[in-house]
Amino acid sequence: MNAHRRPLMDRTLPLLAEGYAWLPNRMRDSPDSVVRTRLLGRPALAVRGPEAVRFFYDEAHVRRHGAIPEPVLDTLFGQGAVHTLDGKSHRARKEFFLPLLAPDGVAGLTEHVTAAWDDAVRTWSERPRVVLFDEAGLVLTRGVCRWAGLPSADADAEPLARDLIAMVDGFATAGPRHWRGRRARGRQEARLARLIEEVRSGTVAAPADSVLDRVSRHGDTAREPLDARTAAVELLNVLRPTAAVSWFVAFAAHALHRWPAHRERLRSGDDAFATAFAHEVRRFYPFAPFLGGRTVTDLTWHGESVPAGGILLLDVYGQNHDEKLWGDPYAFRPQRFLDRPPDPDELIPQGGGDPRTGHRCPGERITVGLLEALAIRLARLDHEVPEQDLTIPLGRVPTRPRSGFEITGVRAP
Ligand code: HEM
Repeated sequence: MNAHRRPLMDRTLPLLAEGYAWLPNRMRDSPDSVVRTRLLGRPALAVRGPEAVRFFYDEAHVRRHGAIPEPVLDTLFGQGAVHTLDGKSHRARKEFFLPLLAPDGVAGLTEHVTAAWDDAVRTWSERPRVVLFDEAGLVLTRGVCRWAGLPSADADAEPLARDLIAMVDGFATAGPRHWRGRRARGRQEARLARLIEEVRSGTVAAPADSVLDRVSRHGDTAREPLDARTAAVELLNVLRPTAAVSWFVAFAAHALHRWPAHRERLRSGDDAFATAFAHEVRRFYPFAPFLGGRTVTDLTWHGESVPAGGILLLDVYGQNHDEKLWGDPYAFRPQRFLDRPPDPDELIPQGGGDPRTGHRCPGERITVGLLEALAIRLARLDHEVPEQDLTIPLGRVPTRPRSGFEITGVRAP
């Protein structure tokens, strides 16, 4: 019997142990970048490469409803979130997120976040040491809350930032981090659902066309407003991933520390280089390991099959480090994106395909815009990096430098 045809052991436990390396380890023996496996008790097929991205994002192949495990919904995305919808209902919900793709959306948010960063830096200089990951989470939360039109944005920022980070940090583990993430989500969904009801009843005013105003009015396919809890879930789907850019800020600091030569070009305010640097941080450092959906029909990819009702996985981390696509993929080289802008189905840290019609992240431009602005500020920040544990464990999802990236001796500009 061909080894690939034998009944497959379920790979859920190795996945939890190996983290980011789980799929790439298995892909290594597959010249066609396809792996048959089992996950969550179902047959699964994992694919990678730009062609595979188009295969994965074809709605005739994959649906998202019922694809995301409950523990991930109860921490990361929220029950009933846009991530779980298909077809017409997905597109109706996605309309709420599409203004995020517009250049003025990016610029407005970036201005709020950089103002919050500049304020924060003045306080860092009064402290003996600062954990950059935590501080970036707070700065991003302050900025996004002000921009989204939330009342008492500044007063609520600290506990909210902690909760938003906990929701992301706890989605892929069964331990205490997971329970912290669930409690954080429960708390914030309830609080924001109350706020949305107050906006609807007129007790609280939301600035016209702000995210808070739009989510309070947004309707589904029948044009009925979302129930307040679902509206809170989608409001959190703007706030939470914006706070999560703190993972990339910590990685950007790590990159500048390891490869200080990039600092000069960023410090000079070279915009094209800042964009290339932001793309390389998103490609090089691990964040989303893979994406998955339920197969609508029997599917075959490069000779390997998965039946209807199985799982199709897109190997995100593996694709972003695929030698065939990147050449020397484990070298951190922003210049690769100066030579040519990224092909949207090759560079997929935030999903592939078209964000308007498919599930690709609608916050990708925002993420790049924030990273460009904050990487320049980081490069200009007068500080020291003390001795600390900067390892980035690949078995932890999501991972980050173990120390959170501590800095000392910050001198305010
Ligand atoms: C830390 C940076 C970010 C990362 C790594 C990231 C990553 C991703 C990934 C991998 C997906 C799934 C794509 C798919 O299912 O095919 C996604 C979807 C999504 N992201 Fe992001 N994202 C980030 C920032 C943002 C920001 C800043 C926002 C909004 C302000 C945002 C909002 C969303 C939403 C609403 C979806 C669901 C889209 C859908 O299902 O149609 N993300 N993101």
